[in-house]
Amino acid sequence: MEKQPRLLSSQLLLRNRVFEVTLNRTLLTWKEIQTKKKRVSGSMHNTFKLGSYCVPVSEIVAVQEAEVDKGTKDEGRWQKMSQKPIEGYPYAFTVSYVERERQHRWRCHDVTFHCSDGSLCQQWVQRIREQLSLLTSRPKHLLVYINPYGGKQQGKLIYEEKVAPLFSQASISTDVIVTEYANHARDHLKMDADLKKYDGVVCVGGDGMFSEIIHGLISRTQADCGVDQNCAEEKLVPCRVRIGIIPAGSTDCICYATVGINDPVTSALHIIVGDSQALDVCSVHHNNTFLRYSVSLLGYGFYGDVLKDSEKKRWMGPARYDVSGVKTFLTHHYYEGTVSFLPATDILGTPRDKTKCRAGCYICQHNGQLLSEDAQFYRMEDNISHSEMGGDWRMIRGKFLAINAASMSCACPRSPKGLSPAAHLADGTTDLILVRKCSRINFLRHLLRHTTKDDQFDLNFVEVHRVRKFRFMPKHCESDLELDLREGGAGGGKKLLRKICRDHPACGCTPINSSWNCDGEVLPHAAIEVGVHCQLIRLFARGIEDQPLFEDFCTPTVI
Ligand SMILES: CCCCCCCCCCCCC/C=C/[C@@H](O)[C@H](COP(=O)(O)O)NC(=O)CCCCC
Ligand SMILES: Nc1ncnc2c1ncn2[C@@H]1O[C@H](COP(=O)(O)OP(=O)(O)O)[C@@H](O)[C@H]1O
Ligand SMILES: [Ca+2]
Repeated sequence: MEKQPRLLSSQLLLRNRVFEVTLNRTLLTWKEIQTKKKRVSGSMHNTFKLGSYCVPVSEIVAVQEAEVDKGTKDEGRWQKMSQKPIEGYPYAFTVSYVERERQHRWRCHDVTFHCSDGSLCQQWVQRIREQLSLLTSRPKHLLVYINPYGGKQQGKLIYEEKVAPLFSQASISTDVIVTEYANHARDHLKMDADLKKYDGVVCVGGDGMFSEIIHGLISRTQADCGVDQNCAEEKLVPCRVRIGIIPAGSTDCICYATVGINDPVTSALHIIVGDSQALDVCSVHHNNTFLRYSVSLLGYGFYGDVLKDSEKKRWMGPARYDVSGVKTFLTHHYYEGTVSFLPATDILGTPRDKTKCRAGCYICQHNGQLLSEDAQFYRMEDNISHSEMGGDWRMIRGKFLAINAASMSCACPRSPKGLSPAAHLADGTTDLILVRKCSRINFLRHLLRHTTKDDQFDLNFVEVHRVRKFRFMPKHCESDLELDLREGGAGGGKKLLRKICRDHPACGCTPINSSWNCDGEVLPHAAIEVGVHCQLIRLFARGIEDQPLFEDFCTPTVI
């Protein structure tokens, strides 16, 4: 077979101007070589900037031959097609590529190059397609789950109108399942889906829907590998299949904190270009029984109560959180208990850092690497558990308005910097934030600082620790015992419950315990044990990109 030269370079016409267009392994560039405008035919766009432009091949979505209005002499009539003809350049091809806009928004833009002969045009299309086929991280076949009831109930519409056309343009084939009930997606992934067929799973919905997807995928992976999820000390096996999030929920924090915006088109483009971002996952156990996984917020007290109250107001859509937020704030409940945690001592970064986790984060790479080296060491030194080797537990007893574990920043439109602005997506830790009982006005100051530049941790009733594991034990364990008895049916249950009620008479006006908000799902147990599993899953995302000044980053990049 004849070997193709690495570089393809031709003089092509773009908006009536001549450009030297070049394709190498990584870049498509076009440089104007004739600036004098030459109106040949068709409309003239004078707004296009002069100069040189380039697009990385990795950000090309698709290329196709463009159809040009052709006067067919034989038939003596004009066929209406998409591009206006240009004299001497009757052939054209269109390259669709990612263009960056403000606030991390991506859009798909087209540039059409006109050629003087058909075989040159075909050669360009073929060569760009060949380059795209070498990008092995791009998905070809995806399994899509749509929650039609999430957020403003627009999931199906968002997918059909904004996402499906882009997937088909990028030659991605899909199997789409519109869920019919809660946990439909989780159970399908866990038991039925033929995962070998897919390069990824796409979740159209909010954080709760994403939670379903990760539960299905992680449980399936552990079952396939014979790992017992009930054992809190087990090392979990990372999932092969990447997950894409098309935001169509109420908070969409996981999408916002990993992409920088909750915008369906931006997320679809991150999926198409085959981005990959590892994510830490917390496992939550209670009495050696697995309860749930969490990737963003595990919140007891304020956020647990907001969520529980908001579930009764689902009909309000995303506004339910504002109503329940105000109500919960005014109720001002505090909860007593003991928090124990294992600080992450051997790592780079602290929760009070000014630098944030961004695309290609060095801290995530460094700490992730450190943990995998540790894991190898502990495997050699078998019989020694990580907790026995890994440092000292600390214990804090008190009255708390909120206990939050943020495994990522938890940035979202309500709080663009998030609950823990310096938390990392993939460093194997979670930021444990303890908000002690304080006055309403002080708690409001703390909450409001989530929305301003002021530091929400710089208050004497707030502390934050970067941890690998933590436990919470409420002062009163009645509700948990009730749950255990109901679920486990332990013998002598009634007698035990009578004793608890005698020992801790509830006055009936204040709940003794809160519940946990676990990525937007209510977890009724109060006593939990949490461990972070470093980089257990992967998303079609790249982390939030550092944003240069707007003028400088309109792609195609001006060079
Ligand atoms: C009085 C001023 C209050 C300002 C408070 C601002 C703080 C907001 C921080 C929000 C962090 C949200 C963390 C993410 C939680 C989601 O997982 C969860 C479910 O999302 P979804 O499935 O998409 O509905 N959302 C919430 O728990 C909402 C919390 C809202 C609290 C006001
Ligand atoms: N077809 C369905 N009917 C009812 N509930 C569903 C369905 N599909 C998913 N769910 C559940 O809806 C809940 C909320 O979904 P989510 O997409 O996160 O929306 P929101 O962000 O508005 O909470 C999740 O707990 C999920 O399990
Ligand atoms: Ca983390």
